[in-house]
Amino acid sequence: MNAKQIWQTAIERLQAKVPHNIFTTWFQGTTGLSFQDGVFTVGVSTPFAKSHLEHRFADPIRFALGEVIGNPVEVQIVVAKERPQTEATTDILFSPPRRPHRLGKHRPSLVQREKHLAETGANPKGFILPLQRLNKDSVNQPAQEQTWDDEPPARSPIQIPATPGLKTVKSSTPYTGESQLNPRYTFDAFIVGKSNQLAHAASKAAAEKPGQIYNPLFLYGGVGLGKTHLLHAVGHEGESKGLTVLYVTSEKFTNEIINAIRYQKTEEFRAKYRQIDILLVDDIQFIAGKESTEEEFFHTFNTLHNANKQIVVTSDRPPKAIHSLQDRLRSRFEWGLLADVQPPEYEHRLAILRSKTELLHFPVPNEVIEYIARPERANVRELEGALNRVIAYATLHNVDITTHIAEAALENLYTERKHTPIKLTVEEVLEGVCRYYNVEIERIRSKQRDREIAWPRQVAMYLMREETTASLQQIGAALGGRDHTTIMHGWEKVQAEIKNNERVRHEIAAVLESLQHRP
Ligand SMILES: Nc1ncnc2c1ncn2[C@@H]1O[C@H](COP(=O)(O)OP(=O)(O)OP(=O)(O)O)[C@@H](O)[C@H]1O
Repeated sequence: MNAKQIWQTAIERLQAKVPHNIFTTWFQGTTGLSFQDGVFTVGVSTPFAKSHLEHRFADPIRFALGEVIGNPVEVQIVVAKERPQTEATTDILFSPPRRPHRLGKHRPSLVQREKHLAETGANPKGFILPLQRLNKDSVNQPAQEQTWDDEPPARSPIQIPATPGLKTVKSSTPYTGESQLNPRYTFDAFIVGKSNQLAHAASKAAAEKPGQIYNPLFLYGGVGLGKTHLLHAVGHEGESKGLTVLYVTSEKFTNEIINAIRYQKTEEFRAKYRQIDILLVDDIQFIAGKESTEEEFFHTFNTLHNANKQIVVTSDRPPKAIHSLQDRLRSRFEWGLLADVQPPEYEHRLAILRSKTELLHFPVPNEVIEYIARPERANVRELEGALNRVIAYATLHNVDITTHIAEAALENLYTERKHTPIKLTVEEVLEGVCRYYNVEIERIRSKQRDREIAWPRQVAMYLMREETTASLQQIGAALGGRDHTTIMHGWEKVQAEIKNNERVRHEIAAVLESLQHRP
């Protein structure tokens, strides 16, 4: 396990102990940089985050790392330049050891192994190798060095024949095939069950006959249920046919359009997006309410759709539930096929876990798989996390994997999730928000719409929805008689900002903290 993986395991433990918003704000985007001579170095992106983690979380961090490593550690937090995050680095802790789950008796200590790895670049015998590309063909093959972390190989620019109806734009930066697909997310590695049958079949059909059957294909459902996996699988199939595929998160799309507008490069932006055969957009709900992004996406959509190019998007909810989305976009999303993914039922969870252990080449006894597949684990990402944690625990303690060990490894997760966090009241949120932004309650409740009032009001809507048990109507009433769609809109706006803007993330965490430590 390298520093990054140790950190990932440690913060999973912290996640169970820290309120969700606080965790997302302060721990998302942090990285384990190194572990040497008993000192573990964590990288954060801003001096503010460094100071906050040092002051508020030093002990819990030290404790969690000590638990994972099995020895007391010193922790150092540094401001490090952010590296692009890829899922492959975060959602799998292990690559398979070449041998089954019991490691040799006289293994070097974790510190020695890290040191050896750092000095020689080689893995001492018995140590877990870094994540490799895992697919059926790589089973029993010598480990390859390349991971999805690596830069994709440069490709020659793609020559696109002129498409009727497409405005031909001369671009100084032609599209160079940056599809960014995760090699693990293939149809082969996707386990089909009742809960995702339709989404899987529709994705397969769209991949086999792009632009001809379900266009657009709109995949929606809760977190960690395989929407992104299916999106990438469509992309792989398209690429294997030699088609031009682009995968993009709506956040990236938004950033690109903002930069294009700022640097007057909208023509290049359009040229890039309109020369692809398969456009895959993840988390489309986040473009809602962003006027220029929606506008540009609308035109991109029309051009591609008119040219019979395939569009697949994912969202956490169906189009009609994305309230601030423009009607013309909503209706276009509904043109094609809407396919939902639901949480897998028990048998399906077992099958997914078995397939993951096979991919990891890590035999895990059936009763342990059954233990991990307990009902608390409704989403597949959590299932994977629990499996990784059990394997990590057994490996670090050099013991066989048994139900007893799995219980110990998952103990905190299962027990602490049962505690419901203390809820606030709408009045407490309102007072706290007003105190934080230094505005009067009556102004928040009024019809005033200038930003200095509108933003704190939306923050109040967001926190009331997240941190209280009040209904949308009750929140509306507390905020001067606003209706539930206004509250939903406010909530969505703040949520999107939190996701896209680090400054806002910190701001909301600070408001929340001030509420939790109110005078
Ligand atoms: N049916 C499945 N078979 C195999 N692996 C799956 C399946 N469903 C999900 N996974 C795995 O679960 C993890 C989470 O899936 P994914 O990222 O696609 O979820 P998502 O629905 O896009 O979640 P989010 O909305 O949070 O982005 C991935 O590692 C994915 O490979």
